[in-house]
Amino acid sequence: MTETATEVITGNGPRKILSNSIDLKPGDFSSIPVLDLSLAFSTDLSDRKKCAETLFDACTRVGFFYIKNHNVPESVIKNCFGAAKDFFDLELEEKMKIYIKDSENYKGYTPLLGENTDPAGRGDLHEGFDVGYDYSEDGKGSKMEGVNRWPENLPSIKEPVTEYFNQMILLGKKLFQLFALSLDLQESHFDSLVSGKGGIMRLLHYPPQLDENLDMTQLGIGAHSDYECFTILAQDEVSALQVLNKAGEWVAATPMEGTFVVNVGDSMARWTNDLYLSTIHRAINRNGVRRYSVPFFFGVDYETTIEVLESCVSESRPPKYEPINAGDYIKQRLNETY
Ligand SMILES: O=C(O)CCC(=O)C(=O)O
Ligand SMILES: [Fe+2]
Repeated sequence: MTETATEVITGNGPRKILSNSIDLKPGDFSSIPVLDLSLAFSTDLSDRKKCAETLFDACTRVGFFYIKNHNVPESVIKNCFGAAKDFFDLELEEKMKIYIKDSENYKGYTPLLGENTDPAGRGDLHEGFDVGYDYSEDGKGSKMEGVNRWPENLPSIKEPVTEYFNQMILLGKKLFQLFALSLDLQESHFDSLVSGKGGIMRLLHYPPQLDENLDMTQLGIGAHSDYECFTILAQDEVSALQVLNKAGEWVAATPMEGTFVVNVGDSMARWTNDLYLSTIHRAINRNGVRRYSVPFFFGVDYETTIEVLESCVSESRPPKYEPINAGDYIKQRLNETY
């Protein structure tokens, strides 16, 4: 991918667009771009802006991208996957002691078929474990407040999961700065809105689906878009994630060593008036082995009003969305899924 930028006049005013993507339309992709985050960690603002330009291209055209050189230690990721395996190996009865529906605000365990992401589906063939910001440390004050719930017979998972959660908050804050730069905003534009309380982390386990006549209404995770601003996904080496392009083709987001997959969520689509694509995706594990993944849904603090950014509005592109409270929006979307 060339990094020479050129400026074009869009409905939203002048914009830098990578020369190799100028003729491409939203959703017109057959592969998922890879962003090198080393530029984003440069002390030189012009390097960070260069990285933001590649992010702009990825978000307007695909809505998905891989990130490499993300600075999250390999050991933290490995230990978190170890925790996921240990947790899902527990007896169902143990896991059901922290059943998500018995919790305040979606913390704990979701059994197989306990969730239905695609309204046309009959439930998702994965089990999950949800963790949020730990409100036991500084009390109440959020629409999603509620303490995390840990399996009483597996205390060893708390540390690696919490460590991964904390690393994701650091990375998520960095990405928010890159999103701001990519939208021609001050790099710090979102800083005061992203304390880290607006994050939901999930451990996921997809058992293999090898039946010849696959029931398309019961996939690992049915076709959906994510709710928060963006998702940072760690995958193991088992391929299952697919991303829908404008031609209606599913493009594989094959696991790539040393990377996370990042995708734009519906909240960011609202901020950007759909300039950034919250792209539909699904996962099907046809590999004959168990698959584990760890999505981290990162968003603004739940008291924030999400409203279309001025820079994403013009006469020909009026605001598509009413302002909305971030917490109400996320809760409504979660209520529809469970
Ligand atoms: O496990 C994956 O690859 C994708 C998970 C996902 O899309 C989600 O949890 O929203
Ligand atoms: Fe998703």
